[in-house]
Amino acid sequence: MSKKTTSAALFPNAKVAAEVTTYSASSSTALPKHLVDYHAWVDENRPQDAAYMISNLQAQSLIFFARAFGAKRVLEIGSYVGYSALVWAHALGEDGKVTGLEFSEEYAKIANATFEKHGVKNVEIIVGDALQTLSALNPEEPYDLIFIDAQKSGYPSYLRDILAGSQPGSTNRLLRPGGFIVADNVLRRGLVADGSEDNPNWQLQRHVVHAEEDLVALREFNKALATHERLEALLLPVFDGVGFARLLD
Ligand SMILES: C[S@@+](CC[C@H](N)C(=O)[O-])C[C@H]1O[C@@H](n2cnc3c(N)ncnc32)[C@H](O)[C@@H]1O
Repeated sequence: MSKKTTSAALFPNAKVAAEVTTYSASSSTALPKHLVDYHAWVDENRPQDAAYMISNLQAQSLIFFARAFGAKRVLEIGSYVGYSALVWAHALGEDGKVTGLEFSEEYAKIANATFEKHGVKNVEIIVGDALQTLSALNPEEPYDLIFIDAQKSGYPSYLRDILAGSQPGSTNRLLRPGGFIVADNVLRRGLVADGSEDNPNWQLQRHVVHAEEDLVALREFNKALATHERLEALLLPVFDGVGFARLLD
């Protein structure tokens, strides 16, 4: 007799998970060639940190979401070498605007060279510590969507800055009323929900510097997203966990 369960039946093991992911990507609107090529180039040429990037399927889902929502202005916290910024630029079109906040001058340089190579003129990367640069932003128009993908320990602070910088009635607010916050890696290999040693991913994370601090910060962030009176939230257990929130005022 089959038993109904609330857990996903799609990923019984790593092989099926990979097949399901490949099948889902090929059953979704294809990415343009320059995005697929750039992802592959970073994978090949920067194996030490290529895993920082969102996957191509995640890019497909963000493009679909941004277009369904009619986003024209995106702020990204954590740009690395510009793959996801290039994705947002494609989703928004030439009349859209992407701002990226990135700590590393080296990464920003690679990102800017890539935008130039592809004739993308509507992305600006601001170099510096987003714990400072975010609250110093003074946009002429508010953003429709803010994508958080920098250091995990900073997520609670980024959320506080976004909410403080988007007060109802204020000028130069960061996020518009009804705008979205999208936060990547909020489940951190499932360890945010189950941080016990019998979670097989615990072994993978235990040598990572700041791993425990990151889990504590992500739990704080997820709780704030779900319970804040100015937000409506949804945490989706896809990719590495993606948190969505809509600013109500
Ligand atoms: C996961 S990667 C971003 C990947 C990118 N969103 C993509 O998918 O192509 C995180 C990035 O955040 C940057 N970062 C970390 N801490 C930061 C901070 N305090 N301020 C700004 N950027 C930061 C790192 O240098 C790194 O490039």
